[in-house]
Amino acid sequence: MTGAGESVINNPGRRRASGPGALGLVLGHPFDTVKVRLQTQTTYQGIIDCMVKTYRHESLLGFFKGMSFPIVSIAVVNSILFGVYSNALLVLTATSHQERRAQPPSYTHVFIAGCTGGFLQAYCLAPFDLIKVRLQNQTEPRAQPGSPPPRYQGPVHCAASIFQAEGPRGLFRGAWALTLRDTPTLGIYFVTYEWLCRQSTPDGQNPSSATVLVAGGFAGITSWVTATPLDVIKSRMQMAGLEQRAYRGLLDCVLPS
Ligand SMILES: CN(C)C(=N)NCCC[C@H](N)C(=O)O
Repeated sequence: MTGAGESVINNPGRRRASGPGALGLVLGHPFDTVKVRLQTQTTYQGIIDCMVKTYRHESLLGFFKGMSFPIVSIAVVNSILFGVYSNALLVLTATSHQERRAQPPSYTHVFIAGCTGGFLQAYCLAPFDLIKVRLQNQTEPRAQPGSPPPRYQGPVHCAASIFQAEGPRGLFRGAWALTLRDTPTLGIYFVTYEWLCRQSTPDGQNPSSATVLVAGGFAGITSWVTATPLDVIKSRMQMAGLEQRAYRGLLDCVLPS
């Protein structure tokens, strides 16, 4: 999270430290698992049905499948996002962080810098996200003696199996959909965040901690609402190949058959 009284633009590198980011990830992962399962499987009648079946069949641990790689990668992925965003703004506005306080960048520049950050972080995120989605979709309970092991026995085994079966390109399955999801929506994220901060902060001053918190929350909601359709496509493409429902490409997945 951003430190007290600092906006993303004034100090973007501090927007998300890995500690709070990782805590948010642990708290949000059970909801993410339910979301991914509903997006890719047809066996559930809704959110509650998915939660009940997951709990009964796999216990609480079922909600945390696939969480280790996102935890390991969050710091790197966020550094790429905020580092690229900050440097893109530097190039676009030709002003330093200090100068930007008096001379805030235009929303067009904020949007372009956000899209650039989103585009580059998506490529780094793609293999980690693929492995997360594949593990979240394994609905087998914990291995019992005598029962057949699940297809993937952990994140490293999952990565190695995909690499062996499909080569390095296999690890980037769904990467296009992920890039299309994150490029515009992270532009939207930064514009919403900056707009809300500027609306509630006197000129030349830094936003308060409360403003930063509320603006970050609303920016997250706005960007995720716009990202959800492509998130569904992305998750289905990542699972394609494993299931009968294989897609020939992104458009084949989007269009009705
Ligand atoms: C608004 N959007 C699309 C984003 N904030 N994208 C980055 C999210 C990365 C995260 N680990 C995830 O996939 O959940």
